[in-house]
Amino acid sequence: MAADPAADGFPAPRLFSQGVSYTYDDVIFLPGYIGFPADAVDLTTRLSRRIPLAIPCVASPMDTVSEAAMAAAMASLGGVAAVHCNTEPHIQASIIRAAKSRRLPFVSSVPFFSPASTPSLSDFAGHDYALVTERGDSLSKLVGIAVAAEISSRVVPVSEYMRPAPRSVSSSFDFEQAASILVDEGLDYASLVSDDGEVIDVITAKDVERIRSYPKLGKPSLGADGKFVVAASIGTREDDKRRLEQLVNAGANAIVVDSSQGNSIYQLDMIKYAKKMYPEVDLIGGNVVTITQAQNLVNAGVDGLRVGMGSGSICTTQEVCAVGRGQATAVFKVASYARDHSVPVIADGGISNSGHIVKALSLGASTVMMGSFLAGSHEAPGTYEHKDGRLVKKYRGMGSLEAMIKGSDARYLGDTLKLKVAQGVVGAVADKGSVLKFIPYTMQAVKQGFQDLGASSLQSAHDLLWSDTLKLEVRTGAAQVEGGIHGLVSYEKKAF
Ligand SMILES: NC(=O)C1=CN([C@@H]2O[C@H](COP(=O)(O)OP(=O)(O)OC[C@H]3O[C@@H](n4cnc5c(N)ncnc54)[C@H](O)[C@@H]3O)[C@@H](O)[C@H]2O)C=CC1
Ligand SMILES: O=c1[nH]c(=O)c2[nH+]cn([C@@H]3O[C@H](COP(=O)(O)O)[C@@H](O)[C@H]3O)c2[nH]1
Ligand SMILES: [K+]
Repeated sequence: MAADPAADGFPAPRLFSQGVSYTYDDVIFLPGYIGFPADAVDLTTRLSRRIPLAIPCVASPMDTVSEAAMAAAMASLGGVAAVHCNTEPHIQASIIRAAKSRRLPFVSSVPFFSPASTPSLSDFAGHDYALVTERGDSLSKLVGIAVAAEISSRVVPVSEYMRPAPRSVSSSFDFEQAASILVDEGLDYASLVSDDGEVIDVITAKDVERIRSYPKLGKPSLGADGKFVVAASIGTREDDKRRLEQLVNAGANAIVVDSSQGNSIYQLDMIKYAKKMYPEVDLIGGNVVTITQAQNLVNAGVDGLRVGMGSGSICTTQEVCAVGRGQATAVFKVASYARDHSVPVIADGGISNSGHIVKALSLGASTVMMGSFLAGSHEAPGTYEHKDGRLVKKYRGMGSLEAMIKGSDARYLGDTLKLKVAQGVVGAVADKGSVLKFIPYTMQAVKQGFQDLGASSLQSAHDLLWSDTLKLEVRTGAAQVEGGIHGLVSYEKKAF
């Protein structure tokens, strides 16, 4: 009997209906046919029903991942960040405003001084420059710029050594527009000022040089207001309604209702409330890992589903609570339901390489949400530290004791649950440089993966999946070892 090519490999519905929880590393796709160059692969997608993205990348709403700098960088790359809610609502709103106040891929957060103030070097907080305005805030007139290297050892007011107010650049300019002003006019720095006169930031020749050394920026994520698309998370407490209002007023384009188990009366009530109060804002529910959980959230009106329970690198939920699901199975199962309702799926957690991104997207997700993959970047909050000869940044679970204690005043305001049990850990991740560099390279690797599958776009990958054309298999332990680097005495792993 002739071998049947259709019987070679398993289509996803068959593989994922055997009562086994699989994660990304357990499965491998069989290659398809290449009929186009990798550069032709189209990764455009949707975060949620009404939010298109040029790349399928979402920064997780965690306090060691997503604040203003991450949000500006991700949006300028065509992705998006969800600003975390482990802080006071007005601070979370100001982070959103900062990211949306510009079209540049970075946020320097330089300090502001008044002319009479007498800052010490530490008040520059590591910045080369500080802006001097009449009242020492961003809303009063710019009168000068102070250079950290020129600070006097005597205690003197800034007005005695500040330089004249620099040339201003409109905050509505994109990077190339702003950069060409600095380059053409030979400036070391310029101030970024809004049309309303608000002083926003400093852009330096060093910034221009750094960003021009990275791959060219693609199509940014811009909302109807012409500003960067920024998402933000909320909890499900009564106080979160007040937070939600502040976030919407700050211009949040999408709201992530942040919970480890989204199928709860608290979340369903919050979704219904938010959909009624702010129908123009896309609402992302979760987390879910089953069709039944997803069904309840979709029925309540969510515009996006966040999938993953216990799959995160810092998660201990499966260990502590004995619930969750292997992430490949979770993504496939939820996506198989969500597609019938045109609700995009965000594969959240467990992404540690480009292959995991290819797997998540090819199993039905529209985007991947990442924590640890981004936490070691220049744009993540926090400063680098030296640890065992390596440069690292702190990365912690939002359910870790440390994060819960930090957020208890804000997130858990009025929380009566006195016995807090951690569902996450505090750790550190290695320095990865700027997301503006490593995300474009990662996306190129994802395009190569799609090319191998014969998928010229995300839609085409989903078509292959749902038509059972995409074939996959489970890798044995030995096959996983074989698929990794093995048998070498030593090696250097450099991806780009
Ligand atoms: N994706 C994952 O696997 C996990 C993620 N996390 C992250 O950790 C953080 C905390 O997650 P959770 O502990 O699930 O937060 P949560 O706020 O959803 O739940 C904490 C506790 O508060 C209760 N609760 C929520 N709203 C309530 C209300 N209105 N009234 C009374 N009780 C209410 C919940 O039932 C739960 O017992 C989030 O950022 C989450 O994303 C935590 C664990 C697992
Ligand atoms: O069990 C958990 N305890 C925690 O403390 C915690 N904090 C975050 N998360 C979830 O992990 C995702 C990020 O995962 P990665 O680092 O693997 O990208 C995030 O996007 C979350 O879904 C947690 N899960
Ligand atoms: K885990």
